[in-house]
Amino acid sequence: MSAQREMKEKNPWHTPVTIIITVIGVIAIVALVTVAVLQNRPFPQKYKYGIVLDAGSSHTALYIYEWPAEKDNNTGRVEQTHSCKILVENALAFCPGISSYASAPSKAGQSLTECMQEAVQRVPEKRRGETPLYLGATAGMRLLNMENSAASDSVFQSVKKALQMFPFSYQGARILSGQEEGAFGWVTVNYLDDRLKQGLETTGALDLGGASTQISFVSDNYNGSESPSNSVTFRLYGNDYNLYTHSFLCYGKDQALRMTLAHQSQAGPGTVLDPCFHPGYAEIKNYSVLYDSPCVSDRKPQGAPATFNHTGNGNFLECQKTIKNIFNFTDCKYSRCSFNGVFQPLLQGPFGAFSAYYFVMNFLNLTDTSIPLDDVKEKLKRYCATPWNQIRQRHPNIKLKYLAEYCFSGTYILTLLTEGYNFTSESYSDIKFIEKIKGSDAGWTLGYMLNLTNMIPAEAPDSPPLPHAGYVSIVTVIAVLIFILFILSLRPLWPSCSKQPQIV
Ligand SMILES: Nc1nc2c(ncn2[C@@H]2O[C@H](COP(=O)(O)OP(=O)(O)OP(=O)(O)O)[C@@H](O)[C@H]2O)c(=O)[nH]1
Ligand SMILES: [Ca+2]
Repeated sequence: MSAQREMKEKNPWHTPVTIIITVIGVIAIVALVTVAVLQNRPFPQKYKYGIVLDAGSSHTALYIYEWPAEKDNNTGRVEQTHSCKILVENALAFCPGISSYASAPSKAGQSLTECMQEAVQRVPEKRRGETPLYLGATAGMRLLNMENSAASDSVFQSVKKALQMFPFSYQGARILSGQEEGAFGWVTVNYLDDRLKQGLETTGALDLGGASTQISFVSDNYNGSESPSNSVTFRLYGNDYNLYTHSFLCYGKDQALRMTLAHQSQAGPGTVLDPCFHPGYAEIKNYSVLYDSPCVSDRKPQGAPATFNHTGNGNFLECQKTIKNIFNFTDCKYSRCSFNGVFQPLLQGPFGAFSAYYFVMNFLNLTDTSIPLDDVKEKLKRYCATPWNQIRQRHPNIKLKYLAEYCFSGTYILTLLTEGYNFTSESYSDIKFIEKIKGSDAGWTLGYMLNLTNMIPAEAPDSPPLPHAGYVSIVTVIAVLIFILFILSLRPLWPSCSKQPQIV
């Protein structure tokens, strides 16, 4: 017993100095790790918001985007958190976009109220004042501006007045150029797919609206010199992109239908027997409504009756032939063209096709582009030939206007893609019909906002060399190692084996 007591007394580990050093060491490690953890702890998520109104030719929609507040300098993901479609119960015209308020402009602003009130509810109060609000108008307003610029100005006045009443940071309402519309659609698709930050091969964008259609893609053998007006250059995350883009005004699906009908009604007044509508379809339509658009107004027949009888005979091949009449394939002063004398470089890479491309192909069950193009045409041929009363019975819940037009729209899409843009049976499978990417709608609005808020930097952002977890682990390991080394450095104070008391 006395030997044991002696050993305890002589054990240097039990000296006050070593105990104090050990305690200080442990406290230092705990403090070091705590500071490292606290210093690098992610902030509790706070979000910032941005609102874009898409004033299209056929509708207006509001989108709210959200991104982590501490990362708005380029690294956070911007996502769509809410969308609101402006419903126009008593549309003053065929297309309930803001351009349809040309004759009653004050109502244009009013029409936005419901969705704007929803936006107020969706954005936290303390963020509202700093939330940018944009309105961009596309082909419907482009056409109205061409036709009647005073009416277009009045519509904008009304819209601006209405938007400024809300507690957001109003940043303006204006008409986007076709180039901007195409380019921002491309930015949206590639941003959402994470292709820009990683410098991956980009996806082309195909947007089919009601009044215009856009095609945008990067082609290696296009440097912008052949047709500068089709070129948009971007430097994003340290990569240069030379984008080809073109917007065809009047080639959205509603205006293309008008042009096709107008072409057919040249044959003679009174009746149009239309291969793009189902057999048994028959409607009395107004010439004045049909020709009420700059896309067709110059073709209005003189002395025609007020109405015509629009009847269908459902023939895909004939429909395709008829649609081809609205394209000019002969004039081209460039090395290659799509149509109407517009330059287009060789198609390249995958493509995302959205808006009406998606609505129509999704309804027709034709979004799977691994189906050979000939089979797609065969299916559409059968669909177009189906009598109108059968179609109506099969789809009692679909708006009749949409339902009546799917044969035309499907045929128009295939004609535009293959004859217009020169997609072949092989390259057709490069197209993906998409509605949303990771929860956000494909369209120009997100790209527009990212651009105006400078949310995509020209250069790749500096990122810390280590992720947060890796940093904390390394600090901890190093701290423990230092402590062990420290203990080892106290070796001279350790009891030596020879001094171990023998217990007998
Ligand atoms: N079948 C179907 N068609 C739709 C739907 N929503 C819109 N459309 C039609 O699809 C076409 C294109 O719609 P959008 O992409 O909204 O066109 P927009 O933006 O108003 O027109 P632009 O100004 O030319 O871009 C129009 O003819 C619409 O009437 C839908 O849910 N189903
Ligand atoms: Ca659109």
